Amino acid sequence: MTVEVYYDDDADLGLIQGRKVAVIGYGSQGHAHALSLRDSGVDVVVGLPVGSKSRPKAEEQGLRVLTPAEAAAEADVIMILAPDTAQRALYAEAIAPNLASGKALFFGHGFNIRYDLIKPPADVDVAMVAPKGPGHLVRRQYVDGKGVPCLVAVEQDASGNAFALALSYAKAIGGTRAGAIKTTFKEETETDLFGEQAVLCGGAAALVQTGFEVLTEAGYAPEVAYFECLHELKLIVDLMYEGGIARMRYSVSDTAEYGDLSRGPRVIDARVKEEMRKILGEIQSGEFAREWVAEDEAGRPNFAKWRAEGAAHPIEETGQKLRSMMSWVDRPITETA
Ligand SMILES: NC(=O)C1=CN([C@@H]2O[C@H](COP(=O)(O)OP(=O)(O)OC[C@H]3O[C@@H](n4cnc5c(N)ncnc54)[C@H](OP(=O)(O)O)[C@@H]3O)[C@@H](O)[C@H]2O)C=CC1
Ligand SMILES: CC[C@](O)(C(C)=O)C(=O)O
Ligand SMILES: [Mg+2]
Ligand SMILES: [Mg+2]
Repeated sequence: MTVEVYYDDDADLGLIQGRKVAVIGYGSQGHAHALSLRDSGVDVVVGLPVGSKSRPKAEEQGLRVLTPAEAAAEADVIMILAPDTAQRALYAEAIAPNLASGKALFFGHGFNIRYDLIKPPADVDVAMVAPKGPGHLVRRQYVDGKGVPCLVAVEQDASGNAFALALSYAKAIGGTRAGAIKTTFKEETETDLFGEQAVLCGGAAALVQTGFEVLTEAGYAPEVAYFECLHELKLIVDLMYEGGIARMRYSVSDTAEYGDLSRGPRVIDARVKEEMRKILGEIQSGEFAREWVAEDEAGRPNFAKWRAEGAAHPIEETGQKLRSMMSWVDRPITETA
């Protein structure tokens, strides 16, 4: 299946420059979108609750900050970049009462639309501009004159112009410099959840922790196990990132490559693949979304317990000690104003 990819020349920046945009939330994605929209000549206002810790930061960076309801009332394009679990109540309380015919509701991830947690009225455009990278990278790339590729989708085209407007927004945050891929809310949501659960976050973290456990339980030094199972992963992933798995295999020794080819499929075997299919099934059926919403509504008891267990894993203590010996590694996440 071929995908449609759009670049700067396919997008008309004037469309979004002719609208007033409210960016609701000023976290990882929100700060990147708001600052880059402003620098692209768009009239932008940030919406944050009165007690939000990000209010002073957004104001220091020269942005006008209102409450979410005030920002939604002023704007005709409303981009929701609050946490996924906060969006349903935020929409009901602050955004729905301020939506009028002809306005556009934008998202950075399709979760709340895909799982019917938010049901916008029929007379507004509903679209998504989802950068395929963390917000701090989105902003840094924009400032450097480059961009992070993004996914663009339209769920509801009330105006008949929703896709062009979404492409225009993507251009304003640097997305079409790298390429904007047309998708659907369903595809973006399901693949994003699957990727972060099975491979990028869940799969990778469990693989690293388990490898570390096997080595240390067999009596090897935790420091050596840390280097082998976590630290060097970045070097290997960087090679894959630059030139695919083939580039990584070209760069490592023949011994490593033979071990990779002969042993890798024993680690990630048919049972693991079957479990991945199960995880995808839970995403597709809505089971994961229902579980996560219920967990959030219950005050996140399991989330807190699992987070604490993860933080107490011996690999964290070893890592902290080793990273303090490598001044270039333990960098805080910084924002580019
Ligand atoms: N993190 C990422 O790089 C990516 C995120 N996304 C999507 O982007 C969206 C935002 O995620 P992310 O940037 O990680 O979120 P963050 O947690 O980094 O930031 C959320 C922001 O929303 C604010 N906020 C919290 N509650 C409310 C509320 N009720 N009303 C208004 N604002 C509120 C927070 O305020 P305060 O500052 O006070 O905490 C914060 O500024 C999500 O849909 C996510 O799935 C998509 C691609 C990548
Ligand atoms: C991989 C995690 C992510 O999906 C992302 C940065 O794209 C997220 O939800 O944060
Ligand atoms: Mg993602
Ligand atoms: Mg995600």
